[in-house]
Parts: sequence; C-alpha cells; structure tokens
Amino acid sequence: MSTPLVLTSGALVVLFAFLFLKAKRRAPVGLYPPGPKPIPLLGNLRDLTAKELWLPANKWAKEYGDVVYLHAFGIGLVFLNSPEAAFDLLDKRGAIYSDKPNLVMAGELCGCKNMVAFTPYGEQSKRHRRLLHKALGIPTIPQYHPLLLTSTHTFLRALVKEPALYTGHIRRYTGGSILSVVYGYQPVPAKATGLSPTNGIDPFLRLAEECVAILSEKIASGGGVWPVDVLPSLQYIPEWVPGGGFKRSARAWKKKMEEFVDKPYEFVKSSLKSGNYKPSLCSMLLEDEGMDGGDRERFEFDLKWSANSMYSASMDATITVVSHFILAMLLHPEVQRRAQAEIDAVVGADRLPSFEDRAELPFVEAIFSETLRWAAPVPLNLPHRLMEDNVYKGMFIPKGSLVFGNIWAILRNEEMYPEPDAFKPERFLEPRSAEVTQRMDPRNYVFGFGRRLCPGQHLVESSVWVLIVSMLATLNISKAVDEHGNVLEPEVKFENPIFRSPSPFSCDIRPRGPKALSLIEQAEAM
Ligand code: HEM
Repeated sequence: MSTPLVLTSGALVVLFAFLFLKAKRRAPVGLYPPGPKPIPLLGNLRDLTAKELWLPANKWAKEYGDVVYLHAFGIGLVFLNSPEAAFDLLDKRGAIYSDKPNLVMAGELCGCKNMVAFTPYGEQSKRHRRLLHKALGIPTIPQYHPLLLTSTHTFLRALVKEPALYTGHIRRYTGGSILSVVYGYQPVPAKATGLSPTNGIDPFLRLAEECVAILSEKIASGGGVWPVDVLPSLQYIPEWVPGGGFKRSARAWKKKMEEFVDKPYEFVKSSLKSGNYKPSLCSMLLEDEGMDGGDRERFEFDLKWSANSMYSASMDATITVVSHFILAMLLHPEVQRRAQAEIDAVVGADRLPSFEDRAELPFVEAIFSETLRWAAPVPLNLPHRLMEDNVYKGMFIPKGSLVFGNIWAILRNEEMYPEPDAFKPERFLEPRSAEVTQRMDPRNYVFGFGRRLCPGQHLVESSVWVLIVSMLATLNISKAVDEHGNVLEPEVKFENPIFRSPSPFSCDIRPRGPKALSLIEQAEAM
C-alpha cells in the first residue's frame, strides 16, 4: 500500500494546517465539483498518496464522475476523468489552463524554471514550443530515422551481449538516442564491464544521469513538496541558519544542472564551427537564420534550455514504455509469436526491419498502441495550473487549482477498453466506425493535453516503433528460469510518484537464432 503523503513530514503537516487556516476561501460562484470529504484543517491531505496516486484517483472517478475536486494546503486539486472533460478544459480553455505550478525549490533555487516542463505559461513557454515544434514536428522526424535505427541496433547488440543488464541498456538507449537527436552527440560505446552501461562510461551520459537523478530522487522525491514551495519567503533565509540546509543543497544541484545545460550545447557549437558535426535538433535550429527573430542572445538561451529539457522530459516516460513492452511480451508469448510471424512474412530473415515496412505490419502497430495504453506512462499527466476562477458545467474551479488530466482513468475505462487491465492488441484491429477508432487511440491521451502537449510525441512514434519491431524480429523474450529450472514469475512494483515505471523484473532475452544474431552483429551501430 502506498505511503500517505501526510507521513512524509510531521512538521510539514503543521505548516500546511496553518496555511490552510490562513487561506481565505473565496465565495464560490457555484458548487465545487464533487470529491472525497475533506476534514477540518487538513482538507484532503489524508486522501493523497505519495505513490500510485492514480489508483485512488480512479476510484474517485468511478464514485464521483468526470470532474473530481479535492483540496490540500489551501490549493484545489482537480482530476479530469473523461476525454470530454480533459479536452473541454485543458484544450479548449487552454488560454487559462496551461500554466505550471510555481515551484520555488525546483524552479527558482535549483534553476529549473527555464526547463520547458517548468516554464510558466507565457511568452517564454510559447517561444520554447515554437522551437520544439520546428525541430520535432511531423515533417522533420524522417531526418532522425537513420540516427534512430543506429541507436536501436546498438541497443540490440548490448542486449544480446548482456541480457541480464537490460534495464541499464534501456536507459543507455533512451539517453543515447536523445543526446544524438538533440545534440548530434554519440555516446562512447559501452564496454562489457559487468557494470550498468551508464555507470561511469560516457561523460555526457553520466552527467545527464546525475541530473535526472537529482531531479527525480532529490528535488522531486516524496512528491516534491518543500516547505519553501508552501512558504516562498523561506527562500530568503541565509544558508547557515538552522533549517537553511535546503538552500545549500539547491546551490549544489543548480550548479550541476547548469553544467548539463551548457556542456552539450558548447559541444554542438564547437562542432558546427569545425564543420565536423552530425545534423541534430540544435544544429538545425542554429543554422536556421530566421529562428532568432533578431535577438540572438535570447534565442540561444531559449535553445539551450529547451534542448536540455528534452533529456529529463523523455527519459522516464520512454523507459516506462519499453519496460512495459518487455513485460507484455514475456507474459504473452502468443502475442509475440503472432507478431514475429507477421514480421517474417513481410521482412524475411535476411535483413532487419526498416521504417518502410511499417504500413505492412498492422499487428505490430496494434502491439505499439496497446503498449501505450496498458503502460499509461504518465498516469495523471503533469499538472496544469488554472490561471483564473472558472466554472465548468455549473461547477466552480478556483484560480490556482492544479488540474490533472486523469490519463489512467481514461485508459482503464471499461466501456472504451473492455477488460482494461488485460494486454490485448487485437482490440485495435476489430472493425469499428472511424469515430470510435479515433477515440480509442491512446495517443490522444498518453501525451497530455492542449498547449502543454508533449512535444516529443512524433519522435516517440518513430523511435519506439522501430525499437519494438526490431526486438520482435530478432529476439525471444520469456520468463526467466532459476538454476533449478523453476520459472520465475516477474514481480512488478511501481515506485515512481509521477511515471509508472516498473521496478526491474526478471526476464530472459536471447536471439531468435543464429541468423538473427548475425544480423544484429552486422548491423551498423553507434
Ligand atoms: C513514450 C514517451 C513519452 C510520453 C508518454 C510522454 C508524455 C508526456 C506527457 C504526458 C507530458 C505532459 C503534457 C501536459 O502537461 O499536458 C509531456 C510533456 C513533455 N514531454 Fe513528453 N512524453 C514522452 C516522450 C518525450 C520525448 C521523447 C521528449 C523529447 C524529445 C519529450 C518532451 C517533453 C517535454 C519537453 C514536455 C513538457 C512540455 C510542456 O510543459 O510544455 N517527451 N510528455
């Protein structure tokens, strides 16, 4: 069972209760949306869990309907549990539903406020998104196909060499492909050290991993609520006073973050200068004279921060999808066999799959869709902050509320997806009206909503597809067996508060045969 957030710090509870008492509730112009009953002083604090909050949130969806309201620390928490509610508010009313919570610790003190996912809604966030749209929009993605194929082949090689280290290989694949797409940087190949491949080998990957760990395990640990986020004036206390230790930590973490923003960017600029560079998101934007709008300094500042944001924003979600794919294949050998038969008939046994094969592989496509749905990598989306009081279907939603698109409730809806917990790719192949087919597509939901929609979605569409099809073509994934021949059932836990990344589980991964192994060994790798 998840740890109640209230247990994470007794001192915080007292502080929050104090703030809650202080927070003057404005007279609503209508009724608040329904939700679990709050208690005096603490509001709904006891209903919130630090882990897998999407599970209670799904129960509330079933009990109270499309829009559920809770409050804690004087802040409204709104869960939008149907496609209609999510699109009506986060998309159609995006002008007021696209802000981000102002996190003093992460944003101001640790320097993350210029990262895309943390930037308040306004001119800067719009400039960031224009850059990302240009570099990651549908027309640009085919330019990255060769890089994605190369990263995938490197991944396959690493997997067949050290299958037991599969989680490390997934991390390295995800990080390496982002560094190459964003900066044209190719990480130094991992050697068979017996260590996790990201462990101390490539300097940029190591730096990147350190920063992601700082963000998720330090800054955002336990739900990421710091006293200074609740009482912003605490940011002005000196570091040396008792209780000021958080400022010392923040200073050290900020330095690391800035190093990670600057170093890969300097790498691109010096490679461009020398003329010896691989085309990348940064090189493309730096070479596009029209992009800076006359203010070069601001353009470069925006570019280096948006580029850097790609790494941390993509890691956990992509790892979650790939891990769920492996899990689904080992639990469903019949699905794996059917996909392999489809690939063998289209691709044959003499080459690896390529992007040109995609249209002829409908069952692989269905596996991809079902993996996205079943994994629900960011189950409660990233919260959007409401910028002014709003009324929806007669329900009052106060300014400052944090609004969660409940992707988990949508993708586990029994009407839209019968047997929602089962992994059933066939559900996407059954004949249906164009309208229902469109509504069922998990891509409408897993990448978020409205003006903060994930800018990496078109890249994922290519990168994850080619990874899935290449693994199916060359590998057999099954349950691990111990030294006595007993089959080990995978034990899956979800420890991350935001992403539904499974903790490592046992599995067996090996080449489908000598022919597949030689294709992997001969393929061009990084
Ligand atoms: C399967 C993989 C991925 C999934 C499921 C995913 C999902 C999401 C979701 C749910 C959001 C929040 C959207 C919202 O607030 O409404 C988001 C934001 C974001 N994603 Fe992704 N993402 C994935 C991969 C990527 C990749 C590969 C990149 C970069 C190349 C990326 C870059 C970002 C950025 C920068 C944001 C913040 C956008 C903003 O706040 O304006 N993501 N993603």
